[in-house]
Parts: sequence; structure tokens; C-alpha cells
Amino acid sequence: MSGAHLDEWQRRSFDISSGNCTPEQTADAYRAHILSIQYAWASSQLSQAAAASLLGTYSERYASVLDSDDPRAGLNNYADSALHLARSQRNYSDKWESSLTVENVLELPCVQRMLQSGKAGGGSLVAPEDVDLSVGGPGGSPAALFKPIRPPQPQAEVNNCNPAADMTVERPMGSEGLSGIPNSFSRPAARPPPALSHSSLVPPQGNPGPSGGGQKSQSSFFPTSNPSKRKNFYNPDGGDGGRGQTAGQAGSDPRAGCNFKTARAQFIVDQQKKHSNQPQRGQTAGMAATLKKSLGANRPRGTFSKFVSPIPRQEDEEEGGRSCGSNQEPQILDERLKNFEPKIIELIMSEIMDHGPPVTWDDIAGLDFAKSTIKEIVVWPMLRPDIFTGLRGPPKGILLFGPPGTGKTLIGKCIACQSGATFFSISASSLTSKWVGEGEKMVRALFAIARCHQPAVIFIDEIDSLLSQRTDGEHDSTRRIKTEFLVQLDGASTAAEERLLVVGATNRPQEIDEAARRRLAKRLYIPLPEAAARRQIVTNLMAPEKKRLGERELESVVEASEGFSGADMTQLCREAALGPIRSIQLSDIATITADQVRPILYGDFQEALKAVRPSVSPKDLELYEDWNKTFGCGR
Ligand SMILES: Nc1ncnc2c1ncn2[C@@H]1O[C@H](COP(=O)(O)OP(=O)(O)OP(=O)(O)O)[C@@H](O)[C@H]1O
Ligand SMILES: [Mg+2]
Repeated sequence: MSGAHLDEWQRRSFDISSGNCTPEQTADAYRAHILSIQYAWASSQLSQAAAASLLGTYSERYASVLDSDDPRAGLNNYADSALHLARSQRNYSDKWESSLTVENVLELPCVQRMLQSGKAGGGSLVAPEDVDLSVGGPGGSPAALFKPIRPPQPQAEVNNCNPAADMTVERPMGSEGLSGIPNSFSRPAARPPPALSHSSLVPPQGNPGPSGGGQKSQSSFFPTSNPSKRKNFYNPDGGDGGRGQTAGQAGSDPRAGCNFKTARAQFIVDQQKKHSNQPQRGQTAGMAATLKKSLGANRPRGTFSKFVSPIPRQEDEEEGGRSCGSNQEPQILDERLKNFEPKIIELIMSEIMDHGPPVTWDDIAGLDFAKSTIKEIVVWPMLRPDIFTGLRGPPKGILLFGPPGTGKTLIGKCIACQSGATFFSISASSLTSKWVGEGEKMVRALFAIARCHQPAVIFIDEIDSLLSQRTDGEHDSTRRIKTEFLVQLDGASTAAEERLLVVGATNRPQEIDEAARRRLAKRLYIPLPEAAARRQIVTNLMAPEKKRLGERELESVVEASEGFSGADMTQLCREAALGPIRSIQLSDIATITADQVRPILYGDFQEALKAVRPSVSPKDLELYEDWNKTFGCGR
């Protein structure tokens, strides 16, 4: 062979012997070997004897790869489906158990005769069509060889059978053959013989049947020795002898010759005894109603009775039946609410009553004047309404105004938690957009419900969008909502004994309608936090974090954040807290543990101060201060 061919040959041989080749690659390599040999012989590089010997060796190896059905070493996949079928545990003949086995079929007289005639005639072993397949004697029937696992007779037919006859015990057809077996195959008289086919003659693989191992010694009619299953066969109701029967019938069931009663029959008898003193419309119907676990069937129903929902409603469960059907519709407890649609009342109760996380006065940094005023107006009068009467009576409306992010909404949340009053939190958008056309109804209902739940606080965030100055061009519905609000606010302030407070918050106080401004009598300026408040915000926010920040450094941060709002301070701290994370190498971020993250340092604040700027400009601040001087109630 030429050098190139030899190199190629060596490479393929190495591949084959390396063990890393797939069967396909191995087969390819052998095929290439064979071609090389043929080529070498054809080009007279190999003698015929050497070529023949080599071809023999490699053809054999190639064939072994092709023929092997071992998936790791062979390619014999074309036989997969056939092999699968052959090994398959399930096929149609599974439904029938054959008494024939490879051993005993040869001993069948008919087969013997066939064999005899075949030998004598020297012909084929194929049975003639009229061959007698009788088993064990002349009275046998081919059908007797096949036993249904679940005979499909109707119950009545089976009940007519003589149980004694059906229970004929069949001797197993074991290895001892048929010689000692009498006519023991039995089948129900009324059952037609199943069709005999060649395929059904083949014993199913993996399912040797009772005769396969000679292990079963019971009636071939029953596939199981379990008596309860036998009973089920006779009684497909699953032991339910009482279906459609009265207890009396169940009791007099002739099949129940013994004292045995099903649990159901016993239950019916018990129920009958229990209700024997009560008048019954009809025993059968009465019992059915008692037993039926159907949707609300156990409740009395008349032609005009209300439909009872089968699914228990949440309120039903909570009330535990206490209400006895009184909660078919949302209950309106107060006469004053009877004119409002239940839907609106439900909406207000579920959406506007506030259930936020708790906020305490200490969570609000600074703003001492605003806090003490609110305590004076809201908290104490709620606690001691007897003292805060007459001229000391609290105002009915408060307006919190100031630059954005200074804690107005936070104060609203704090009032909700600390005042002990029923708190309704409403934003203007929920009135104007969500319930278009129903806005004024909502406003009326809101105040009516609040009056029913006194003491109550109605907090209106961003009140400027609801009570902005009325203009000619605005939409009619918006105008009607505003008017309704003003009317209600007036109503709230006239009835002296009512403990109802409206708290509005805005960062655009100059846009509020003058009529609304008058009604929100106490107007409190919520300014930017002073140095002490800023320090408190940083201290509070940093408390749970890992940090290294000295007093002097903290002081520097506070000084540098002059003009920041509370929200800006929060943003500054968040930015600084990200500093240690940013100092981690990108490659370490996935593996570093929380303990290994370095503490927050002053340097992080310095960096953060470059990124976070105050959100309120000095010009804006002037506007607020001017408005405060003009309309504010602060000192
Ligand atoms: N005085 C404060 N004390 C502590 N945190 C504050 C304070 N003021 C603002 N904050 C922080 O700023 C966030 C925003 O505050 P809030 O929503 O109350 O501002 P706002 O005055 O309602 O602003 P806007 O006018 O834009 O609605 C708060 O959640 C809180 O984290
Ligand atoms: Mg707010």
C-alpha cells in the first residue's frame, strides 16, 4: 500500500481500538478497511491470498457490528420495532387466558393425531379445518380453552346461573399434562363461545395464565381468589345492594342469606329508626334526600324559596350560620345608608378604608410643629371628646401643604394608625377616573359611611386635583364632584357634635379652590427637613445597616444635604448603601457572602452626594413660603 493509504489505515485502526467510536463510526471504519483492501488487491499491491484473508477478517467484524442489537456496540436497529412487539407485555390476547402451553399443546389428543397423520403421510402439520379441538374428551369445546378475565354478562344473566355449577374448581393444567384431567372446564351456560382465532391460540408472553406455572387452583371463571372481587362480579354496584331500594328491600335481599349488611344498608336502617317519629312524605324519597350530599338538597325548598348558592360564601363561613340567611344581600346596618347602592358602599368599605403598614410619630423626622398640631386636633379630641367641645372643638378640615417628598402622605398614614379613628384614604383619581359618572354619588356615600363610623378621618391625598379652582372649560362631571365635595365638607363642619375630620395633602396649594381652602380651616406647612430632621432620617435609615460613619462624618453629610427633602434623604442613603456593592469585583459578585460585603463608609456618602441632587428648587420653595405666609396657620 502507498504511504497515504497506510496512514489512513492506521488512523482508522486506532479509532476502532480506542473504544471512543460510536457503532456507526466503527462500521464506517471497517467498511473503509474493506474498500482499502479491495483497492490494494485491484491495484496489485496485495496478493489474492492476502486480500482474501484480510477481507474475510474485516467482513466478519463489519457484519458483527451491523448485526448486533446491543445499542452500545451494534447497529441492528431495523429490528427494533419487531423486537419490541415480540417483547411487549400487552397485546389483544391479554384479555384472554389460554390454558395451552408449549408443553401441553403437544399432548393434546388432536395435536397428537395431527402429528400422527403428519408422520404417517409425510405431509405438513397444518390442521385440516374440520379437525376436532376437543380438550380432555369428546364433550370438550374449543371455547373452554379460553377464559375471560372480566366476563361481560349482564347481572341478571349471571344471577340466573347456578352458583354451584359456576364454582366448579378447575384443576391446573400443569406440567403433568392432560392425562389425569377430567372434563373440568366449565363456563356459564348462557354465554356464547368466544370467537376462536389463530392469534388467540398463542399464549400471551409474560402472562403465563393459570396453567403456566400450575400455581392457580381455582375456578377458571374467576380470575381471582379474592371473594370480595367475586362478589363485585355478581354485583357490579360494588356491594351497593341498596341502590334504588328501600331499607326494607335491602334487608330482605335473598342474596343476603346470612346476617351480612352493607354499611350503606345499615346506615339506612339507622336513619329510619332515627326518623321514625317524624312524618315523612315517602320513605324512599325521604331517605334519598337524607343521604344525598347534593348541592343544597338538604335545605327545605318551596316553589318560592330563594336559590341557595351551593358554594359557601366567605361571610357565611365567618358567621358560622349565625346569620341564618340574613346575609343574602350586603347588610346595610344604618338607616342613613339605605339610599345608597350596595355596590358603592361595598367599594368604599373595601377600597377606601385604609389597611397600610403601621407608622408611628417617631418615624416622621422633624416637623415638630405639624406633629403637635395634628395630635392636638386629631388625637386628643378623639380620646377626650368631652373636653374638646364648643370653642375648643377641633376643626373639621386640615390641609397639609408643602414641597414634594416632605412627609405629607407619611403623616396621613400616621394619623390612620395612631388616631384610633376609622380611616378613609382616598385619592382624587379614584373618584374621577374609576367610577366615571358616579363620582358625586361616591363622594356622598363616602361622607355618609364616615358619619356612620365616627370618629372618622377622611384623608384625601393630592387634593388639588380634586378641588382645583373651578373653570368654565372643565368637564361637567368633574365640576359636579367638586361641588358635591364642598357641600359635604360644609356639612361636616356644621354639625358640631360630629367627629369627622377631613385631611387634605397637596404640593400645589395655590391651585386649590378658594371655597375649599376656607373649609380646610387648619392649613399646615410641611417644610423641607431641617438639619436635625435630616440627621434623624439618616440615623434611622442606617440603623439596620453595616456602616462605619463617625459623628463628624454624619454631621458633614447633614450639612452637605441642605435643601434636600425627606424623600431626597432617603434616596441619598439608598445610593450610599450601594457603594460597597459597587466596589466588589464583577467576577466576585456571584460568590461573595453577605458578611464579606464591606460596611458603608463616609466615602460612599460623598459619592452619593454627587449623584443625588435636591428635588425642590429654591424658587419653588419661595412660592410655598409665600403661600404659607398668606394662608398658612403655622408660626
Ligand atoms: N419627615 C420625614 N421623616 C422621615 N421620612 C420622610 C420624611 N419626609 C419624607 N420622608 C421619606 O420620603 C418618602 C416620601 O414621603 P411622602 O410620600 O410622605 O411625601 P409627600 O410629602 O406626600 O410628597 P408628595 O407631595 O410628592 O406626595 C417617605 O416614604 C419617607 O421615606
Ligand atoms: Mg404624598
